[in-house]
Amino acid sequence: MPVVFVAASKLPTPFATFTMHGFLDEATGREHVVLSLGDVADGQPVLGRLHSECLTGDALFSQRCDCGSQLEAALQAIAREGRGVLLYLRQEGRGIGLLNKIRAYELQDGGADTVEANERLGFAADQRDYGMCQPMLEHLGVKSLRLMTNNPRKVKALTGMGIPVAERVPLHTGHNPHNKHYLATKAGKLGHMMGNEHQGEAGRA
Ligand SMILES: Nc1nc2c(ncn2[C@@H]2O[C@H](COP(=O)(O)OP(=O)(O)OP(=O)(O)O)[C@@H](O)[C@H]2O)c(=O)[nH]1
Ligand SMILES: [Zn+2]
Repeated sequence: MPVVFVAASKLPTPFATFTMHGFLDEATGREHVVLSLGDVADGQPVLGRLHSECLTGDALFSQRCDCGSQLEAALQAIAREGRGVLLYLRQEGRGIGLLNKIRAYELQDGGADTVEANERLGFAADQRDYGMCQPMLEHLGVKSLRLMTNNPRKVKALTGMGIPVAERVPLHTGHNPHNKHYLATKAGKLGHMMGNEHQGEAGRA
């Protein structure tokens, strides 16, 4: 897949000063970003997150989902360790785009759950593809990951691309009254692991 590295710069944040690596996915025209910290090319498993874009949760403080809180918790965990990668993947709305996500939210306001809303709009429940991660991780020299996620599909996708997941680190954070139903649907219909399956959480309750 033609994913090309374009440029890298420093990115100071409240948690750490990361290095920001910009990539262009020539197949889709999407611009992806990786934030890295420390030596991630030493061959040891790297603490990492594949974070799917959620403009509403990541930038607009939405409480309909847990994305903003997961993003912050993941960056904090990487900063605490002094080493890690966060891939910020531009596949908004599980791949259907921002405007279709708003359409889906409109249906959810009328009673549909997150999966039913996607299906009513003619989309699969989850249209994401993680193929762009392989060339980005290869560029950074990352050989294997300790992946912060509750989503077994991400573990499967990485393993399938030849990137071993040495450990899955749960990321349970950002629960609030507005996303209770949403999180329950993710666990019930999308296979997300929302229990305390593992010690060493990266997030806060
Ligand atoms: N179509 C659609 N997308 C949503 C909805 N809520 C959040 N998203 C998108 O879902 C993506 C985040 O996926 P999640 O299912 O919350 O979590 P995940 O990335 O699969 O799993 P974790 O690694 O455990 O966070 C982002 O791209 C959001 O924009 C929704 O109701 N409908
Ligand atoms: Zn979200």
